[in-house]
Amino acid sequence: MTPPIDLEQAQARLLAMLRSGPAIACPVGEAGGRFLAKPAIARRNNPPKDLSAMDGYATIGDGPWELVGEARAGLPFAKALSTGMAVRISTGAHMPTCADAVLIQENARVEGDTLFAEEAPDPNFIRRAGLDFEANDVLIEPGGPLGAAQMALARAGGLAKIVVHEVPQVAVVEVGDELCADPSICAPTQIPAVNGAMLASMARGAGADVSPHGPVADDADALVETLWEARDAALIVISGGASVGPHDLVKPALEAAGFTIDFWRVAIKPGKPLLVARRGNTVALGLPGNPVSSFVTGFLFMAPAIRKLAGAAACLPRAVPLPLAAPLPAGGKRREFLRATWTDAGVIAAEVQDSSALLPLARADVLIDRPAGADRSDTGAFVPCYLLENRAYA
Ligand SMILES: Nc1nc2c(c(=O)[nH]1)N[C@H]1C(S)=C(S)[C@@H](COP(=O)(O)OP(=O)(O)OC[C@H]3O[C@@H](n4cnc5c(N)ncnc54)[C@H](O)[C@@H]3O)O[C@H]1N2
Ligand code: MOO
Repeated sequence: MTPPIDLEQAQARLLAMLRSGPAIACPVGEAGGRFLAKPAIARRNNPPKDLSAMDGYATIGDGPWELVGEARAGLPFAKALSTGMAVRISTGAHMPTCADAVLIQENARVEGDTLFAEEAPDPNFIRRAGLDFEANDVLIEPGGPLGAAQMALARAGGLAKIVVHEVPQVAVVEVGDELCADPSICAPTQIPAVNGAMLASMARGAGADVSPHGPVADDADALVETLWEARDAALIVISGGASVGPHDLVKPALEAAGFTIDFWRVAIKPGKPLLVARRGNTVALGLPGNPVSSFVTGFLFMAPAIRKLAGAAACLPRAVPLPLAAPLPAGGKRREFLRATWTDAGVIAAEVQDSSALLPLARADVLIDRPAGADRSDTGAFVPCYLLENRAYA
């Protein structure tokens, strides 16, 4: 048996096997979660003209001024201002020609048609044309994501459509005789199937169109049949049966279905028996069946693989250093990804780190990346952490 390979090496090998899908033009509002295949290039300046940043009065020179009209967003004041003139102006309205400052209405006093300033009008309340970007600027690079802010940016740039990669088709297969599809009617010899739903959700979050399969019995023929059903997927994710037991059939079934194993086993805990295989343009990713092992390898391998297929420039998760709110014992023989909560005082590793334990996983905010053979770490020491979904909220 060859020794497990390093995490970074394994991730690089997997990503190198995958190509992003074809490019298609898509309405900006429907392209959320996708990645750009071509740069999004601005067709207009933003703002298009000098605009008022505040509600008040557009002025020229020193006051008092005579009020000669109004400029509203979408309805500019048509004439130029000359000395001694001002117009009522709304946030977002074009500055009238020759106006050089905005007097906010809180600092203004109006008597009849005459405007007086209690504090001087401020030129900084003019939002200059092109402040944000100019026509022909690259707004989003190829490989960049289209989230809510990028949708707003693209539309502000005058783009109704953008060119994105097609959504990758991903099959998620869970394997095990003991798995019951309906958790509410489990026989005593069964357990609820949890990994399929969990991985499908993670895969969708990473940008995939998911077809779920199984639970499939621990039977090589049944698994080969499922691999056939999933043949159109760019990535087939299989959870369970990746280890060395007599019923761990994923490796032989993949070989029987014409896949070639690229590597098996990675030096991480949980997640060691991870397996990667390929047949033509289809890549199979075998994840260990323990639910936490499936989650961690889903996070470290499946989601990056889907991002690569979806055309993302940044595929791998990024660790951030966070302080420990409680000490960590010395690291073990394998690099470990500890489930931990993130409090105001720092991160605290869960007491139970068993790869079947879902409660600490579901309560975890971060995974602490703990190197093999690490010395004991004291409270306050910074450790690399991967933020889990939705942890921007407190
Ligand atoms: N002799 C050895 N035994 C094991 C080794 C080893 O190196 N030598 N590795 C261990 C490690 S580490 C892991 S991780 C597991 C991975 O095993 P498999 O990928 O073959 O997974 P299974 O045996 O099918 O299942 C493991 C465990 O998880 C439960 N499970 C599986 N799928 C699901 C699912 N979809 N939903 C809920 N629970 C699931 C299953 O019932 C088992 O309890 O192997 C160790 N053994
Ligand atoms: O590697 Mo296993 O995934 O430790 O439980």
